[in-house]
Amino acid sequence: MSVDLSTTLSWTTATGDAATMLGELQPNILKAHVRDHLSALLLAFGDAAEARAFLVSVAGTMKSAKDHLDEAAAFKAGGAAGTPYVGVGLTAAGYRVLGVGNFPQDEAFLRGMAAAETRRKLNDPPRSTFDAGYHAEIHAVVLVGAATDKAMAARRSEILGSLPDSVTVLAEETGLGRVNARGEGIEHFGYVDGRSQPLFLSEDVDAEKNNTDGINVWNPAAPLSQVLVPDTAAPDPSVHFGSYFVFRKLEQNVRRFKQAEADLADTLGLTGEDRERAGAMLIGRFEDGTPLTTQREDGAESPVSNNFTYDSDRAALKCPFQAHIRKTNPRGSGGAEEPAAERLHLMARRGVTYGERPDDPNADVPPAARPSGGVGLLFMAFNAVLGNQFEFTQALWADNPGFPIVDGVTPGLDPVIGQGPREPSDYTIEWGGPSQRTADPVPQAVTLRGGEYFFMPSLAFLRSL
Ligand code: HEM
Ligand SMILES: [Mn+2]
Repeated sequence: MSVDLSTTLSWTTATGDAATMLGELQPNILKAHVRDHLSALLLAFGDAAEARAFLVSVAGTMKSAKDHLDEAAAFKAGGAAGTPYVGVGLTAAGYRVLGVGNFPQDEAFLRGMAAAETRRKLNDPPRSTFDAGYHAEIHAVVLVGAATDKAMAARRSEILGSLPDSVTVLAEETGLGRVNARGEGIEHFGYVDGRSQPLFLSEDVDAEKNNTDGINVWNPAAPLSQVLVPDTAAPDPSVHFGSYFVFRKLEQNVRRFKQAEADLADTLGLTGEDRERAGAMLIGRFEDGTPLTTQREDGAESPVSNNFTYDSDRAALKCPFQAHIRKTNPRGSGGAEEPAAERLHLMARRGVTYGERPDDPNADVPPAARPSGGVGLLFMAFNAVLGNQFEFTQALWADNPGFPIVDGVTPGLDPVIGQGPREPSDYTIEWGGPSQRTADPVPQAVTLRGGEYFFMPSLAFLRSL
């Protein structure tokens, strides 16, 4: 029986082609792998034969999605911590240097992130402004992730040790996960991140249903077709799958963003604890993850809620239309498409923060005590169609002042990730209340420092090189 991509997959009961698929798929695609310590090595190939041999040797250190799921289940049952994650992605240019012809042909993937057309589409800054390692053509990325620095560093050294002279490390990024006082992962502006995800495994949907606030209002289940693509260059594309991988180094000017939060609170006249709502109006959640559309203040139960839509907030009197999570997942309220079509733009986000800082992101300290550079997000996401997922979200949602589509309203750009000219936006003064005020544009505090599109092929493909 062929792999059914039209629905979620029950991995614990998978047999036949579905089981073969899981045994040849890279981890971290269908379910996030632990990667609090991460090294991303961006590589250029100088010699096809040596690059092929290198990839075969790296494949020998990789586990499959099935191995990862088994490890995660064993750990949950009180067993040992899992082994490190090693992931490999190739660019279209990388496939060409390797001499592989029949590789996957996504339109955005073929063009690449550095192409003028991509830059125009996404309003990206010019490549000349990128970090030094991102000026030359990138051929591959190797990700090494683990729960501890020790485990990550050991595997990273092994891989670097096997690097032939003809393979150059153009850039290396080091991810370092951060948590808040409750142990939830946060990004550098201080907000819980990574909570809302499309779920591809039936077991994960069941866990969401039984162990969180539920799935009866917002159901995160997504079909495998939204993340998996046949690996056309592999021995058997009917069972060998991969996924398109977006990598973007997004620097965060925390000082600027925290100043913008304070300025917005001042403009709206917010006082005391209610000042926290200014930042929540930019993100769509409070720092602790409490959705702004469901609550006027933080403190929602753990685990962080995700069972909500904007149906009871059609006029955006609680959560602004332009809030980051409302722009990037309108949950059926975007006004441009039927909810079923709108859901297809969601991608599997697998980012990790980078950079160290002396201050506590959640402490109440002045913006001047915040870093203005050197920290940010290694944004990573898996897609089945880059143009309909990552690129659509960035270009037609985040960068589009007219989205969501609402009569008589121009929401403005996504204040977090929007790229392009920013105009003033409207905010409600009292949560749920009628009166609104127009505030100055939030200055852009997230800057692209480099990145690329990759395909993460099946293990069977890598071994066959
Ligand atoms: C430094 C840059 C970024 C920061 C600080 C950031 C921050 C956040 C935070 C705090 C959340 C809420 C946590 C959650 O619901 O999971 C979130 C959710 C999300 N972000 Fe971002 N993000 C960044 C970049 C991006 C980019 C580049 C995209 C896509 C183009 C994106 C798409 C999303 C999506 C789709 C969600 C989930 C929305 C939902 O389902 O409700 N983010 N982000
Ligand atoms: Mn705060």
